[in-house]
Amino acid sequence: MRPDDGQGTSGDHLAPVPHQASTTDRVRSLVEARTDSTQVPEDPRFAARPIQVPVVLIGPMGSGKSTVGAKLGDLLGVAALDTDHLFDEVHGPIPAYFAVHGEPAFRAAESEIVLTALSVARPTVLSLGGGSVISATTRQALRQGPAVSYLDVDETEALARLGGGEGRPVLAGDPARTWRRIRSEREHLYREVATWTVTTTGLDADQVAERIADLLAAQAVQAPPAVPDRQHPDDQHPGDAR
Ligand SMILES: Nc1ncnc2c1ncn2[C@@H]1O[C@H](COP(=O)(O)OP(=O)(O)O)[C@@H](O)[C@H]1O
Ligand SMILES: O=C(O)C1=C[C@@H](OP(=O)(O)O)[C@@H](O)[C@H](O)C1
Ligand SMILES: [Mg+2]
Repeated sequence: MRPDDGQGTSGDHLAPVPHQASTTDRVRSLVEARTDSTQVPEDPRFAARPIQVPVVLIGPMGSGKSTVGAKLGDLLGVAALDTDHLFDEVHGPIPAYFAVHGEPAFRAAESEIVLTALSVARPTVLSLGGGSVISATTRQALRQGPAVSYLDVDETEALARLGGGEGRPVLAGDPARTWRRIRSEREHLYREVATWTVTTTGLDADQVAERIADLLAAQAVQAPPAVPDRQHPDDQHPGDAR
């Protein structure tokens, strides 16, 4: 089941508002525009057997979801979307939104974006914000089809990657202490929805993307390989039955 099938999240049942598309519609338009074209996968395994389900990256801030997602999209030959980037395009910068509307409003808007992005027809790579899994509705959608990679990272490396935590309002104050607390509060949620866990500590982003590609290639989340004709007519030998 797709997340907007009966989840009441699509907004499609609402009467259209003249000259003002709902945020759901705006997100859907952005996502559809980005998934409109096809690209050749850098990894030939996905040319023979294209990916059939959304590939979702979850994990704490600094685990590399945004960076790895873009690389993985190129490997698989599908669009890479980042729900934080979609948020920014629809609602403006996350820190300003937090300051004006608060975290609960951010979480509601974030969940709407994730569900909308998951509901588009074409498979994509979707990098979520680290707190997306707080939403039970989002977790339910993540359990219904996507291949979900939990990118794990140790604290020292995450903090080195994140620097002072600029642009991430939940880290304001004491980034190290806050990152540790948030990670321990959410770890069971990541594990609850993960198809698999990829430990990223000590790996660069290319290596993480390749590891996920290996996992995807080994799972039944791709189209079956094209079955060649048992015998092409041009290859027929004299005397073969036709
Ligand atoms: N595997 C990695 N190794 C080293 N640095 C990384 C890795 N993945 C991401 N980074 C860097 O860490 C920072 C945060 O990465 P980002 O992709 O934004 O993480 P997330 O989206 O999970 O918060 C960026 O500067 C990025 O270049
Ligand atoms: O963990 C969180 O609560 C957040 C993570 C951020 O995304 P990244 O995980 O991509 O940094 C972004 O969604 C927002 O600042 C809140
Ligand atoms: Mg990110």
